[in-house]
Amino acid sequence: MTQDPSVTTDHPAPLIPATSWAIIDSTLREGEQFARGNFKQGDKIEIARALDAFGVEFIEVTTPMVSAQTHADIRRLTGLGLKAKFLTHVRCHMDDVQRAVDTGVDGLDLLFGTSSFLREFSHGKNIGQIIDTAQQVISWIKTNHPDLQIRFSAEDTFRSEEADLMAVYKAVSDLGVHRVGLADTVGVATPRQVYTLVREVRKVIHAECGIEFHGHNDTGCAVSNAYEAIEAGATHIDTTILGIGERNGITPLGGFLARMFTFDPQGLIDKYNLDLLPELDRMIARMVDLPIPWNNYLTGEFAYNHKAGMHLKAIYLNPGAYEAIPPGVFGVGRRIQAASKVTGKHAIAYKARELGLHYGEDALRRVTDHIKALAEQDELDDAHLEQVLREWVSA
Ligand SMILES: CC(=O)SCCNC(=O)CCNC(=O)[C@H](O)C(C)(C)COP(=O)(O)OP(=O)(O)OC[C@H]1O[C@@H](n2cnc3c(N)ncnc32)[C@H](O)[C@@H]1OP(=O)(O)O
Ligand SMILES: O=C(O)CCC(=O)C(=O)O
Ligand SMILES: [Mg+2]
Repeated sequence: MTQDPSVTTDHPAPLIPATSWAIIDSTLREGEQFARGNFKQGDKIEIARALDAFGVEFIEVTTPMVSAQTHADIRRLTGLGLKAKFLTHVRCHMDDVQRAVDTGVDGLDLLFGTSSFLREFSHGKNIGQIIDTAQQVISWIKTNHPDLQIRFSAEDTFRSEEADLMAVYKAVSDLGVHRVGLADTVGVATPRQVYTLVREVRKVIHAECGIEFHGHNDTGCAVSNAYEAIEAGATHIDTTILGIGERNGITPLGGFLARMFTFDPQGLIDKYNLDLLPELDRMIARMVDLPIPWNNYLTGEFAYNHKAGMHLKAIYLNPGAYEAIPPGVFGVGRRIQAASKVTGKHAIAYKARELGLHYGEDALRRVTDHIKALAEQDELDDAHLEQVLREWVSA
């Protein structure tokens, strides 16, 4: 694992220790619901192996109800002997659960929509019927497959009535589920709402029951909402590589890690092989045939590009001056863009020194101003900068 010398791992007590939460990566479930997510068995194996090498704790896969092929794919994945635990995402229904239990997974992620939208337009059940079905399904799993982890999620949590949610979560917690799930299915929740609701849910469920958060990114809050969930006591966060999922996706693995790294760098370094992140992002970009966005968290082409003169002066002395997260830890490099109109004399002096050239103070000012003037006319690349520096040193 790469260790950047500028990483600071000396927090006496991390604000949010990385040991307090786990990742459920859903690239193989939510990611299959992405417009371009159509993974064949070989792709699924590659994704699962890569996630396992990275170190995610859980891998969520699509329901075996999709097709005989998907059922066979899940069995193939669970037979790989990976360290990560496999979960399959199924409707809270006996048919689905009975189909899922022979796939070799470690747990079942049950879901049932609780908002009026989903009660009316998806499955047509009221809250009493949802609780009755949950009771039947959960009791059956616990009696017949006591080793399976059970999670129950109230789909569309943030558009559901709070009293309904509390009744459902209390009932399933009393039935002994291992986790309850809060899902921001349409990406409408604000960070404060997520924080508040997680705290409320914590009060009605058993102490040993975990809380999972699944957040869509329709309003750009997927990372902050995941963070707020953890701050309020959530134990599991759903991610996908590059954030792929329905519509514009969910909390991206890289963005979530970037957020959490700032609280407990050493905890993340201990838990995950962080420098494999660029490989994961490239793998999914290749499979969905899309570029990694230029501004992607950590791995975007310009995520570590430094350009302004005031930044460059400080960056050369200590990259931490303008970087919250050292790129080397995540296997990426920084790029110093010294040849631009917003450059300054310190950056130019540094570049000159790299070339073995020495400018006095006046000459440095002149060549810097010349470079800025050139860049006002047109883009300058490093080769052009070098040429100017060599020509002007003796001028
Ligand atoms: C927000 C989310 O991402 S939720 C997860 C979404 N995941 C998926 O949809 C997995 C892939 N889906 C599929 O392959 C198919 O939709 C299947 C196999 C699950 C179901 O296929 P079909 O039987 O053809 O039904 P269809 O998809 O048209 O409709 C959904 C059905 O699920 C039912 N349903 C929805 N939620 C639930 C639930 N929690 N429990 C039980 N049934 C439910 C609906 O009532 C509807 O059944 P109905 O026709 O009896 O009313
Ligand atoms: O099961 C869950 O918690 C999440 C389901 C889902 O993908 C969603 O609600 O967006
Ligand atoms: Mg979703």
